[in-house]
Amino acid sequence: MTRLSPAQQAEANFRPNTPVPTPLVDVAAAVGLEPADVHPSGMNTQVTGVSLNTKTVLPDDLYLALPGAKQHGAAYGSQAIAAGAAAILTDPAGADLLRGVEVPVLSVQRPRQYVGAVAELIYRDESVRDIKLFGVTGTNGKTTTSYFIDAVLTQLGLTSALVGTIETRLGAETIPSSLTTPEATQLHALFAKLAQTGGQSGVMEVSSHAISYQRISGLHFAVAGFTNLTQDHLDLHGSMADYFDTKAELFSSQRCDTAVILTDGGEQGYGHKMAAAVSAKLVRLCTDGTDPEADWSVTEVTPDGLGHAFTLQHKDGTRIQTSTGLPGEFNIANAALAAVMVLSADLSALGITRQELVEVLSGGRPFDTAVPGRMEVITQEPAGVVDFAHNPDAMIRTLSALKEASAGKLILVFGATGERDTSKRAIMGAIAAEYADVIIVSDDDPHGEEPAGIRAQVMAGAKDWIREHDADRTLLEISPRQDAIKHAAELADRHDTIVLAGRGHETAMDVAGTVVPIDDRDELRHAVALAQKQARAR
Ligand SMILES: CC(=O)N[C@H]1[C@@H](OP(=O)(O)OP(=O)(O)OC[C@H]2O[C@@H](n3ccc(=O)[nH]c3=O)[C@H](O)[C@@H]2O)O[C@H](CO)[C@@H](O)[C@@H]1O[C@H](C)C(=O)N[C@@H](C)C(=O)N[C@H](CCC(=O)O)C(=O)O
Ligand SMILES: Nc1ncnc2c1ncn2[C@@H]1O[C@H](COP(=O)(O)OP(=O)(O)OP(=O)(O)O)[C@@H](O)[C@H]1O
Repeated sequence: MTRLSPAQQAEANFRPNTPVPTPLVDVAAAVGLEPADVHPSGMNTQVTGVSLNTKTVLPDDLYLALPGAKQHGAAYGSQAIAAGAAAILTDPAGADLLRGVEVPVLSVQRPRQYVGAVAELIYRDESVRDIKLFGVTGTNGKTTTSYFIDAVLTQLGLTSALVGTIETRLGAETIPSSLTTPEATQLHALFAKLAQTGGQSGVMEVSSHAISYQRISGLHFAVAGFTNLTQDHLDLHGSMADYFDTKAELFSSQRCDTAVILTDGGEQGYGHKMAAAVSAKLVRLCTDGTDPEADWSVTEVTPDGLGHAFTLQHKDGTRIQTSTGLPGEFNIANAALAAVMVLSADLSALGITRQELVEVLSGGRPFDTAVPGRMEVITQEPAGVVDFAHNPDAMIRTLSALKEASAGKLILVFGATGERDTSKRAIMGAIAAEYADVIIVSDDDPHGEEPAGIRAQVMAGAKDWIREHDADRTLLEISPRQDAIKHAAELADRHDTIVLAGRGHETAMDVAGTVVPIDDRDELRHAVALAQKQARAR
């Protein structure tokens, strides 16, 4: 047997243990074709898996050769066949490119619309329907809220899967993620495997890309939750209206049974608009006292360690006291959303009583769960924090929380990513200048763009703000990021707070197609230790 590449091995780990062969004629029927549309050579062909990327094709797979923004998947047909693909599904343009290949080729218009249905057919498992699936969407807070839900489900003793930006986890098996929401092919495989291994629940982040690219096609959520909507991903969506409409698709009754919407921000906020767009059963949650129609509200917020204790109050009078150990007021919202999402699911079929759930929420401290790279405290004196904030709203919330908590200066290292929403760069520069005392503009995943040009746009935003407000700030531009972090550590005294924003848990940066290893958490730890050693030596 040929050895699998690491990408193939990762794919194999999250496929059902016992694949069931599916006749190609059944696949043809699922995409609206007749048996006569299948070439005679394919009449006896069977497939046991499906992939839409040649790098993750496994032997006997169906390869979905989709037209893309950059290229046509059919151009990679020979790689798919070399990896063992038994058949290919594509569109007419792809079929032209694949003329003469040695495996049967099916052709339909717009094949992406069938990805979910085909994956569901190939990985079919009756018990998948019994899995309670939770989906979280919103600009910020998806990962944190998902980890919080996972912590509650795990404390309830459920076997659960977690899918998101950081990792895909199924029981003891974990692989790092390359996407926030994987492809529909991978999701259907994962949940079939979960069902086969006795899993009862799953929680996943649902990005707006995933909704646009139909990665959640064929999935149905018991409960879907909305955190917030602020500027991001305008490169994909073009406008906030399109971004909003895309997210709203998750809350239709076809997609979920219950939608829990965080309605913070008042009547003009996106939470209220989202609540109005819901066609599933609606549960409104408000943490800032601005929604008189809220089903659940957050009250009695008090500081508790680095985080907060608070009460969840239902309009029927039910009160549940809980807390989160993670800093930042936004983590109250994340914890409250996680709690209300689980409270809104009917877990009785899984043998879980309401009483057991309330006990976990009020006594189990599930929201103390550390989330990698989210307000992660790396050093003390100076306080060193790594946070994933990489858009304007997240930066405001993170920096304001840390400014309030810092006994000294707030020293920030950050950059903006290349080939993504360029309009947020100057805005992020201005926010940095507003909240931090020392602003070090550096690099963050430039991808194919010239890093100096990206930094210049961020610097311009920061300079404008400082000039307009005649503010006393130290503004520096330092690249590479490692040097910026070292300099931040050298500038800090023990009362100061250093925050590295934007990269969170990530361990490598894409610089013009080259993967450059860098982990902010390691860099900060070493930089602070080195600066302390140098200070002692002086
Ligand atoms: C912008 C975007 O989301 N693009 C997605 C889209 O790409 P595309 O249509 O442009 O595809 P393409 O690159 O032209 O390639 C065409 C086809 O050839 C296939 N191919 C290509 C090369 C190869 O060697 N083998 C191969 O099979 C590709 O899998 C694809 O099906 O469809 C591809 C699969 O069909 C996705 O892999 C790809 O995601 C790329 C990798 C990506 O980086 N997406 C990011 C932006 C994303 O989805 N991010 C969100 C989170 C965002 C956030 O909240 O921060 C996420 O959920 O991760
Ligand atoms: N509820 C929230 N509101 C605003 N900002 C938040 C919220 N929760 C977290 N943040 C900020 O956003 C950053 C990313 O948080 P998290 O990873 O939980 O969100 P996400 O939606 O998964 O982000 P992404 O889609 O970019 O991975 C955090 O590091 C923090 O700075």
